[in-house]
Amino acid sequence: MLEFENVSKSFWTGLQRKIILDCASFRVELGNSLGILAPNGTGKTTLINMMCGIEKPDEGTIRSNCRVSFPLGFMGGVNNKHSAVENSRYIARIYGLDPDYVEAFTRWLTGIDEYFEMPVGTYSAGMKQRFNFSLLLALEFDIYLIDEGMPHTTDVEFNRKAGSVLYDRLRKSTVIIVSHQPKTIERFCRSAAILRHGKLYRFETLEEAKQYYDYSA
Ligand SMILES: Nc1ncnc2c1ncn2[C@@H]1O[C@H](COP(=O)(O)OP(=O)(O)OP(=O)(O)O)[C@@H](O)[C@H]1O
Repeated sequence: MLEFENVSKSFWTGLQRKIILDCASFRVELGNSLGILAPNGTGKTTLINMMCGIEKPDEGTIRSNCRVSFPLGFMGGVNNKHSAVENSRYIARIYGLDPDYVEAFTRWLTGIDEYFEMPVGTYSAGMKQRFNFSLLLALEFDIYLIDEGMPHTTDVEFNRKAGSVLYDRLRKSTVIIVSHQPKTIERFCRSAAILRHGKLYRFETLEEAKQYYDYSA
């Protein structure tokens, strides 16, 4: 489970206080994937970042008793000065996994040949993205956090390999997706919520949430 209790978060812009969450409480149980609909700029990324601890709330408590992923596509955990070999083995140790397995898996999935031994800083944007995504797939989580849909790269072969691993993983785990489009969340989530003016409104079904989202847009 992942739980927010009376969580508030805002940013001071110099002119006004931008409210992201206003004393919000909600809980996501394992097995009940949740799609959160919110218009652009209202705080989707901030909300996802709070769920995995990248961003701290101003007030309130965020609790979890399971393995919560970093957001799909998040690039913050990789050190550019080190090679993919070093990064993959380091991250494996942090998560208590076998470094040989994580290195072999990411090497296979990333498919960047000799660059795997070179510093990540020398990679193209696409290579970095593929390596990062491979790392997430090498680890196993109970809750996967997705900000605005599935990441996909321009490499067709990678998308095919990574896509099948990802969809298999997501079918067996709990997913929290934040998006401004109902279409993005309907593939994985039955229950839905709407983030509006700092409050999170929960709905039993995605259909109900969609109606309210369209009505109040
Ligand atoms: N560190 C910060 N300082 C000031 N304002 C911030 C900060 N981080 C985010 N914001 C503001 O908070 C609001 C929500 O940002 P966030 O990136 O969470 O929204 P979003 O819904 O993911 O946006 P988008 O759909 O455009 O990606 C935006 O107005 C943004 O400018």
